[in-house]
Amino acid sequence: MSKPILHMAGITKVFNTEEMETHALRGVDLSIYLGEFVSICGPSGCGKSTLLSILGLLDLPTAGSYQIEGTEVAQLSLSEAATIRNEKVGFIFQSFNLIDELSVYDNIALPLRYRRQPIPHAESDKKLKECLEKVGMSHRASHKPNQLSGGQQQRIAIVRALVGTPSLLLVDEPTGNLDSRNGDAVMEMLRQLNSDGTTLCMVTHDPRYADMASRLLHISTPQLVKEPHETAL
Ligand SMILES: Nc1ncnc2c1ncn2[C@@H]1O[C@H](COP(=O)(O)OP(=O)(O)OP(=O)(O)O)[C@@H](O)[C@H]1O
Repeated sequence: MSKPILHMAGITKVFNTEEMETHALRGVDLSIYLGEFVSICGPSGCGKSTLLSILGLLDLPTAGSYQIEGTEVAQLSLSEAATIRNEKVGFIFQSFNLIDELSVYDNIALPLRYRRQPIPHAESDKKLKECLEKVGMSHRASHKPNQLSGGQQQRIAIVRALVGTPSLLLVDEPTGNLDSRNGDAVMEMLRQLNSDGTTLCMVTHDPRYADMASRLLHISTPQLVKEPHETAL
């Protein structure tokens, strides 16, 4: 297998409220390799979303080491984490998370607007139009998200996640708000992206979709304990 694009060791996450302390993750060790398609499953409350948030630098761990492409990121400030997140990670959520006030075109342009190195307008415009073309949505560029079907919104969310050519695509229940036909189409799109080289990590409750991955990780409350298909964590 190729080199790991991310590596976690002893990742722990504790949520503290006035009433209680919740150990969402205890000592997770995990490596994800370039070009892999990893799916994460497990019972409700076992820490899947917490793990995905830490993988995507939306949240920081309480303890442990986390490296993305060799850079330690577990102790970054929030603004440093945001910069790396914007350049290295793409997200696809169950609820699409598109901005209703912006057109489809402006939604997918967002990740390119916050780059440390600005991309010339002509170059980004060409890329955005090519991406819309690829998912058959060129004719909807000036529509608002709420003028699209659920399946179309998820296709736009996938484009938005990919325009910045992230090292890692994190996907949280991508078919949760779709009927089975649209769900299958979205999963086929993700499978194709992975075949084309995109590294994917997906949380899903659907065993059919989990089985499309090259590696299945099972979280058993409250930490990763077994990996039925391949190497142990
Ligand atoms: N912000 C928070 N504050 C306090 N506790 C939290 C917070 N976020 C998550 N938790 C707790 O951490 C644990 C793991 O939650 P998480 O959302 O990661 O589970 P999950 O496996 O994604 O669940 P589901 O499949 O139901 O979405 C749960 O016990 C949850 O109550």
